[in-house]
Amino acid sequence: MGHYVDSEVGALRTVLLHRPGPELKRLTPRNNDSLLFDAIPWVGRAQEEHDAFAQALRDRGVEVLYLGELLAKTLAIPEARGKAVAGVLADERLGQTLRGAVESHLADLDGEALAAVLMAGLSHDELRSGRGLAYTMMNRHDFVIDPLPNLLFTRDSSVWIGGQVAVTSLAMPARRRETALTGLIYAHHPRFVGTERLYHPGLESVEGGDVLLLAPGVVAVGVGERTTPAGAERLARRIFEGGLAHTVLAVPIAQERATMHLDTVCTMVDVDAVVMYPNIADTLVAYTLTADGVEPRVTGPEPFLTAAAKAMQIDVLRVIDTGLDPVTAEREQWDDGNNTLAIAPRVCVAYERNVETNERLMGAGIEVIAISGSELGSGRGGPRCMSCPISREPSAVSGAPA
Ligand SMILES: NC(=[NH2+])NCCC[C@H](N)C(=O)O
Repeated sequence: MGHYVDSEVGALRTVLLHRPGPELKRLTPRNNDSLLFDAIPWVGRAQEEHDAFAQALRDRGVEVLYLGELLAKTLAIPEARGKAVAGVLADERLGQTLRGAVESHLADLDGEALAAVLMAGLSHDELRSGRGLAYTMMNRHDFVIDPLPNLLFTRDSSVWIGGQVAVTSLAMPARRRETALTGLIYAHHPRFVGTERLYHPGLESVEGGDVLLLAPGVVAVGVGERTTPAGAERLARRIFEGGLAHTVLAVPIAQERATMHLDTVCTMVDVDAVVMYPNIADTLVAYTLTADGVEPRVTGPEPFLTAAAKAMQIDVLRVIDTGLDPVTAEREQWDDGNNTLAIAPRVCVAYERNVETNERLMGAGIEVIAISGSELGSGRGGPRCMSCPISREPSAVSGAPA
């Protein structure tokens, strides 16, 4: 079906989203920190905001695929279903007796209902047939199958580079099971059968929010809270082996929540322009990895913008100057002001709340499609985090092999 992505800005054709659902209703003040949400979202409003986001994309001719729908269809395939159930049952916390109860509970569910449980989890009380010591001693507020509220951020659990998909290796325990679902979809859903795999869960940590396709042949990988140096190195090797790029830039970012992924501080809005958190624009550096025989060659560090421009074979990688004072910059960075989703060169989707950043983007000639995200943003993710591009128009500008 020709799924292919070689840049951040080529006209977006197909994107994978996840419409937030019952998994968000699992969030409470007791568990929101470990489930990586900063507040308790109003689910109905989050869905409205998300529907408006999806519609804004469709209005521009983008095909929107929903993870929940793909998963339900995938689970109608016996082999996929078997793997999904086996994955859940492998959780050692269950123990033998509870495992049996969970197994029979899942056996009664059709593809759609099973997909719903895999996404929203299964609470202690919902499993009426629960029994055994593990079940009896379990806190009633705990889950037999953990919910996955961060499925909303489809960017992180898979990323396409060229015609291959990297099913990532998520760093945070609360998110690890997400890739069991994306992995199954890409392996079994008729639309994706035969897709080559670039990366696998269980390898060194890599999350899609850290992966930026600066130009055809040039990939930047943030290294921080979610992607380790070892993960970036492994991904680079795979990319080189697959002939998918000639240069990978490893970009250290602060290991903290505000900057959990590279795309929280920098996203592309044109073939040669980024919007970047002003407070780090001058200090961001990169190590350059190039394909050189068996071992990738490592050079640097040097300023990120210099390394990127060199690799992209352009004079400068323009930073859209958001000219923000440090406090406004910090506030809007926290609210994903830098986390834009380009749907074509110079056209991006952004949260409307980041008024100043958006004004500066428009002043620089970027069309901003503003969406509301007061509830969606409570999980700390913007339009880029909430979208996994599966197909984009090949980019016209190319960073030719060095
Ligand atoms: N690509 C991104 N920046 N994703 C944001 C993910 C947010 C999510 N709550 C997490 O902490 O993992």
